[in-house]
Amino acid sequence: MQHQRIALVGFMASGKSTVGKSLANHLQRPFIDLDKHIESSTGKTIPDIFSSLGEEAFRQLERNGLTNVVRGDESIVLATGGGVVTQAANRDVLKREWTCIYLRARPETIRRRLQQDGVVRPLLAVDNQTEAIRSLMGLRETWYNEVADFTVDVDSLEIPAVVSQVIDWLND
Ligand SMILES: Nc1ncnc2c1ncn2[C@@H]1O[C@H](COP(=O)(O)OP(=O)(O)O)[C@@H](O)[C@H]1O
Ligand SMILES: O=C(O)C1=C[C@@H](OP(=O)(O)O)[C@@H](O)[C@H](O)C1
Ligand SMILES: [Mg+2]
Repeated sequence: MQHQRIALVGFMASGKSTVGKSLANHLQRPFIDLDKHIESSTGKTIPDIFSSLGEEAFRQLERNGLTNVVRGDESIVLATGGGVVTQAANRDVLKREWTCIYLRARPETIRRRLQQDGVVRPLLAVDNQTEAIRSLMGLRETWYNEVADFTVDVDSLEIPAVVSQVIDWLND
């Protein structure tokens, strides 16, 4: 398998953190969640960073995190945050240095999963969540496609099925 650096990309709540962890287990590789990496390096939660420092500061931490998270030719699985593709510099790094797996989910799937999930996404903690999902997804979809080496439609797949599609593709 050639794919040393594997990154999961996709919209918030598409399953990057969950699938990434399981995929890393299957591949017996280290797993890093970029959001968790930022939280442990700053000692703040993601919502704290957004509320006390602002989104721009978070994007800076995210950019630094993406470039510093791996050294050399270490094999790794990385779960990115859904907004990583909003920065052109990140898209360049992802295209150049990472095999990117895009977990593609429809807005209804995102909404359903957000309701079941305890993790707060500051950009979706708004009055009209449906509209926020649609507009952000509209903005970002092209960027996910731009960096993707392989896309999985996750709407009707359970987590193990998503993982197994990715593994099949990696082994192809
Ligand atoms: N394929 C799936 N089927 C059902 N629930 C899922 C699936 N993938 C993820 N989830 C659930 O959706 C929520 C968001 O997943 P998460 O991995 O945190 O997404 P992301 O990191 O992309 O924001 C979690 O509660 C997770 O258990
Ligand atoms: O899409 C985004 O802009 C964000 C996604 C989140 O990660 P998940 O995609 O893992 O929810 C987290 O990085 C932050 O709340 C911002
Ligand atoms: Mg996540």
